[in-house]
Amino acid sequence: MDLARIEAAVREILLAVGEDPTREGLQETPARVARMYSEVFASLGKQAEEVANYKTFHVEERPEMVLVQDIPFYSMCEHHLLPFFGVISLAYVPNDRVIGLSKIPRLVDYVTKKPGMQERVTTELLAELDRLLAPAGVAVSVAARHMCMEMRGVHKTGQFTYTSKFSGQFATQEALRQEFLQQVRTHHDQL
Ligand SMILES: Nc1nc2c(ncn2[C@@H]2O[C@H](COP(=O)(O)OP(=O)(O)OP(=O)(O)O)[C@@H](O)[C@H]2O)c(=O)[nH]1
Ligand SMILES: [Zn+2]
Repeated sequence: MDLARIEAAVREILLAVGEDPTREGLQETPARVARMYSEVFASLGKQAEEVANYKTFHVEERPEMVLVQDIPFYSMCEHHLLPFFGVISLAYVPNDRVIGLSKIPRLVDYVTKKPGMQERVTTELLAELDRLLAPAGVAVSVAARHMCMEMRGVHKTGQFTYTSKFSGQFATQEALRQEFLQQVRTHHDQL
């Protein structure tokens, strides 16, 4: 990432909105914003494997479903570069391999640390887990608030947008999909 270029661009924006980038409070702002972008867009242009080691383990006894619930995430919408954030629940039905549990939140970080859309976060998570683990099925549920719909534009505050996507047995077996959705919903009601 070209930090110097971001700094120059932020200085331009400050001037364009009528601010004085030389006043004390703003002097370090372009450099801070550049560091902020390098953090929140950390996975831009990278493959998942460049950010973490997605080790898998062979298992004899396979559980019917592995579900990690309500993983918090923060991302930036590609339309306005404003935050959208919320929780993601991700489940899979193993074949003969499982993935280290911490790798699931790491995968969430990977797909959310770039400009995006909630739908793409949902489908990319499903595709990445399918690719890394080749499981018998994957289920993804995303609940998010979009700042571009709250602090500007339509100004609808506190609303959640829900998206989900299913592959393999979650797509073909209604009972399994319902079990996932029921678990996610019950958990939400208890929060
Ligand atoms: N489907 C989808 N739309 C999103 C997401 N984040 C932002 N948007 C929408 O992207 C759209 C961009 O629409 P435009 O009409 O080009 O932009 P705009 O004039 O700023 O739109 P308003 O937000 O309606 O003021 C808006 O409807 C946003 O609500 C997302 O994750 N998924
Ligand atoms: Zn937006």
